[in-house]
Amino acid sequence: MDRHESTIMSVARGGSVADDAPPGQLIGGSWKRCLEDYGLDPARIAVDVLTHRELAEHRDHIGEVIDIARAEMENLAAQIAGSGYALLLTNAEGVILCHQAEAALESNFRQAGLWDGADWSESRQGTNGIGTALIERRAVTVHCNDHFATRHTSLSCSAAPIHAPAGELLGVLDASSVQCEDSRASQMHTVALVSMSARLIEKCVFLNTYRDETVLRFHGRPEFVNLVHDGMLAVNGEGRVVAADDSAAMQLGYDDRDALVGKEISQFFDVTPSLLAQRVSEGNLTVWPIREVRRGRRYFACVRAPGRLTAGGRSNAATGRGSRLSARGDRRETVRPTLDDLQGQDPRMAFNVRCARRVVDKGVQLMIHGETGTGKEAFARAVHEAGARAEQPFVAVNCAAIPESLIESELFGYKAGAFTGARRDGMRGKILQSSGGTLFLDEIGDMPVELQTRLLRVLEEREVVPLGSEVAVPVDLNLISATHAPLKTMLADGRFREDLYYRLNGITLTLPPVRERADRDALLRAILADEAGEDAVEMEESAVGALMAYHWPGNIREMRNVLRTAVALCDGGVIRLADLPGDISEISGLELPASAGRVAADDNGQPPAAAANPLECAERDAVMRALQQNRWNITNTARQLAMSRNTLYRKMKKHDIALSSGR
Ligand SMILES: Nc1ncnc2c1ncn2[C@@H]1O[C@H](COP(=O)(O)OP(=O)(O)OP(=O)(O)O)[C@@H](O)[C@H]1O
Repeated sequence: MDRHESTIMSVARGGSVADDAPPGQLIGGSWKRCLEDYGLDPARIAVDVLTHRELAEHRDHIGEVIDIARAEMENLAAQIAGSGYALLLTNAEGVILCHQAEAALESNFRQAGLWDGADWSESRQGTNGIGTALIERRAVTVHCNDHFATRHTSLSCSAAPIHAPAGELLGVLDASSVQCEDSRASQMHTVALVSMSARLIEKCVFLNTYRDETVLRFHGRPEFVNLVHDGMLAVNGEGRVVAADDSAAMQLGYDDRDALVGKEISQFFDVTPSLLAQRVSEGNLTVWPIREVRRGRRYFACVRAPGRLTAGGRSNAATGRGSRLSARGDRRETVRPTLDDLQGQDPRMAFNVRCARRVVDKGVQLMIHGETGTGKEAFARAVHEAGARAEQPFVAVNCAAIPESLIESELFGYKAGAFTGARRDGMRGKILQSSGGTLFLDEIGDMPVELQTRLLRVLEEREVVPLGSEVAVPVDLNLISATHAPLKTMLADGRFREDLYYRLNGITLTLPPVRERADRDALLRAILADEAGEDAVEMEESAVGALMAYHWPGNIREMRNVLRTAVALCDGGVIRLADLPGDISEISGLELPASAGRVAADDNGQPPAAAANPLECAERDAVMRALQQNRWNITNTARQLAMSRNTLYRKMKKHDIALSSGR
């Protein structure tokens, strides 16, 4: 354990720190969360990067906020030019949506993982400016050794949250440097600048959101009206406040902006709707004195007329900046894999695909079994697309990801006003949304028993009764279910209904985990090619060896994430051992034969001609090495390689390794 790690352990356990000044409460509290709540290890943190498609979705979701923020980031970047800082905008989940960095420093930031699409939530990256500001909901500085992950201790980050007009978090604006040259004290200026920019973005978002209303902007001093600290009230045509910002609430002496919303403007100021209309007609820069009703204080105000846009709002979207980005994002968008793609060169997958083709469109209920990340949803979707329902919706529901209390309404839908908090117009529910297409119920073992009864009824009667309704709606249901749990053992203790089990289980197909797939090398190449897109990316032998020897508990999903991150972070188009997460790079030192070359991503998944297959060689070496280390004890070797004894025997046979050779 290095010094940084032991400091973290000691502080999190409430102990003292040898020579260093102890971190503040904020950092200490975050370290504790990282260890106890997220189960992170400071030495084993890897940067996760989203696909271009996922990133485009996140960007779409935040809408014009990104354009507004970009305009302000350009201003701020001009102020801090030459300081070595990059500016980053994230969404409320901590995913970096866009950045501004000097061209000369771009590759440093990329290598540090400070890049579009990277997930900097605290639960993934440990204590850091972005993630910790999101959790604390306030501006923070996380300087060098304040970071939880050892790999991030050369970063210095100052971040401030950005809130939507109704108060929810929109994201974070962050200024980061990849070198800890500046002192912690100098970060006070950085965090102040970033906070100011975050406030300006909030102001523009407010003005843009309420562009169809009159906005009254006020402050106790006339020179502050129309600037970052003024209060803003959006007022509708009848003179009612429809939104207020924090500064408005604070200046008027309320703790909460909600206390202002829905009230008439005349309750707060000596202002009537007709006076507002008159001020609008005078032009929005006229500042005039107004009197507050409750305490009689004097303020100064001006109005922003309805229908005006702010700089950086929709006007920027119209410049095409957004479309250029999404065009780049679309570049690598992966086409959904077909059954043929998923089959690869693995005999078990080939069997699965053959069976699936036989039952598709025959009304046989398909159940897919497999460890997490083995591609169950991808397989279900490919089956759907291979059948007659391909043009109809494929609706996926993960029963484990929805709180138990919501599964019922999610699946069966509800009538208007069925329960407190229900949407006013009701909801159709996923079963009805999938009618005519396919409903994919993932982790069906997590479905509460009472809902299993309702699901069975839907399957038998082919109709759904939404919550709060008495009218049954017919449904053309085609169900594919999936589970990683052994449902049979759940039958025995009553956690899964036997009748439903047999109803769903027309045929069960089991997807093999990556460590047992015979085509692991081809899979690695295909995913690398997919993630690299048009870029030529190679992998060093040591990295190939480590990837082949790794046991991939997270299966294809983990493989994809690791390669995606490595592609994003690698320098000069070559993935090295250091670009891989600690768990994997530790499995280094594999001696590959001289014939083993690099793996390149420009071969569309095919091994380079005329070269011995390096991944196969690496696998053979890994097996040999483990056997030697375990003195040819099969049980211990299989355990070290995280595979079953049968798999180990199979691999030995495949690589022509006889047990007698070591004895
Ligand atoms: N044969 C394949 N080749 C390349 N990528 C694949 C393949 N199969 C699945 N994937 C990718 O692996 C990831 C995980 O797949 P998927 O979500 O289908 O797994 P899952 O078994 O349903 O996971 P979970 O058990 O967590 O629900 C996805 O990004 C998917 O696109």
